[in-house]
Amino acid sequence: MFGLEFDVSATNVQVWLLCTVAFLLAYNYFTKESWRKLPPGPPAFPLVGSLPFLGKDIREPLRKMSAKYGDVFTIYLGYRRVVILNGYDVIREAFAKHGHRFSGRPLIYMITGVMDGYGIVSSQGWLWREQRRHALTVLRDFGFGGTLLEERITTELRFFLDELRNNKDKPYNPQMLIQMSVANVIAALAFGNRLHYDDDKFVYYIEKINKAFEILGNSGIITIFPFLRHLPGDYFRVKQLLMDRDEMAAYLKEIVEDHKIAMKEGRPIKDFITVYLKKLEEERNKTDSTFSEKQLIYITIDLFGAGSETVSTTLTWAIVYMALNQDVQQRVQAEIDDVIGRESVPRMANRERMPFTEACILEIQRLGDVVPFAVPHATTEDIQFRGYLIPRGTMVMANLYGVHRDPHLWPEPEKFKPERFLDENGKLVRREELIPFCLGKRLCLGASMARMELFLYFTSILQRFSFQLSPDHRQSDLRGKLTVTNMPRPPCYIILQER
Ligand code: HEM
Repeated sequence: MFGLEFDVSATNVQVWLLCTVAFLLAYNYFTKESWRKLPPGPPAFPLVGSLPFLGKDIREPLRKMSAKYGDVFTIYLGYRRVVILNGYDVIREAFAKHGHRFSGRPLIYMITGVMDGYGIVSSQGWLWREQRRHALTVLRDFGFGGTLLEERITTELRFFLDELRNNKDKPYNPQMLIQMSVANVIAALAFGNRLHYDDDKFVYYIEKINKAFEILGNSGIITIFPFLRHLPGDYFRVKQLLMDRDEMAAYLKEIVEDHKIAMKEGRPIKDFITVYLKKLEEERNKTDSTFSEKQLIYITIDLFGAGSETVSTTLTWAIVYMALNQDVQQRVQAEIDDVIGRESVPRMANRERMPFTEACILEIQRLGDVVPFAVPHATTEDIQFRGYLIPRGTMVMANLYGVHRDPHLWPEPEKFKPERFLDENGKLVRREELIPFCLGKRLCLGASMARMELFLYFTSILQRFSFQLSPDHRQSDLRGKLTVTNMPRPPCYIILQER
């Protein structure tokens, strides 16, 4: 029928055999070829992969590897393949030009597992896209980068400056106060009110966030051997992390329940939780909705986690650099006195006329390098990139540290030189190569809020106070201690004097 009968003669069997062998050879060639086309990198040993080449602090080893293997190279964390992107152009090309293809998160227990794939930082695919878009729209409505948020920050700053005043003229480490104050800005945004600095519950949860960052920052071994988390006991503190997550979720659930009651009673609260609950109600009958109460709670955890530690660590670096560079501190104060004066409250509108202050903040962000490898990404499909094949699901890390210390971009990169961001007329030059918030589809959700907080806190502190390192304090190491973020170490003790 239709002339398609098969004649099983000896010749046909030979042809079949030949075709099979040719297919196997081609398959072998192409699969080998794809492996050959993976970005190069150091040798990988069984079980441990490239670990022997990395050491405890991976910043410098990775920079040296990029000098040897180029801008795109591969390392192995145990059996897990990780592609490292180095240099501004490469990171821009990957995350901006091929944005979606590099926008996944790796299926690593400590990244996607701990948050069950919920929230924004750890989620991916449609859930991530929809939730990120919604969160951004709501936060913009609340004045992200606008006056409403500015009002909230300014209100919080009054409490903050009073507390600083209470601690003047003696050795004082402001790190915890800064963190609580910055967390209060998120609290005002997320659930409509601030908490007192001496509220035990507040201190308790801030300490939990810090502990979570520390555990996550030291979780390399669980990334490589995830099964170790099931061992009896809790040597790697993963069980502790999950307990803390659940405790925080239960606390936020109580707040969500209070909001539901307030909504039923018609009491207006303009905050993230209320807007989300309204959206949840609208989506109730949709079968494919990504909106849920769990998602709301996990996003709120993300906002606190991602939004308080990063800003407060940057501000702590600001304190360190200003204490170490008294001449720069005085120049910033002179600009503040000139543009804002001693009595008026600093405003974002002042920023345009304060290029030196702004240049200092940018230089602090460059050197403090608070999130030096961003959050790991993953490829969402096989990608041909710069002549290499990066298979789908590969973990990809952007070496922001390498960009911020690249001597071709920043001559004498280890030196604190705000002038890099000024032209010969003293006008501010924004350099696109400064990427503390990373870039592309996963660009930090809170970048505009962070910029506003950095400016308002920085100018408010320096308007009111001068400070220097406490005499018995040595800030000998400006590299910081790297967990998930890069913290000044040892903790910085200063003496504040009211101006
Ligand atoms: C100076 C302060 C901050 C720095 C340096 C910073 C830096 C970063 C970086 C490097 C990432 C990873 C981007 C990537 O995966 O490529 C990130 C993600 C994120 N940040 Fe920030 N951040 C800061 C402040 C904030 C604030 C104030 C908020 C919220 C209120 C926030 C919320 C987030 C969220 C939700 C993500 C995940 C975005 C996503 O996965 O789509 N961050 N941030």
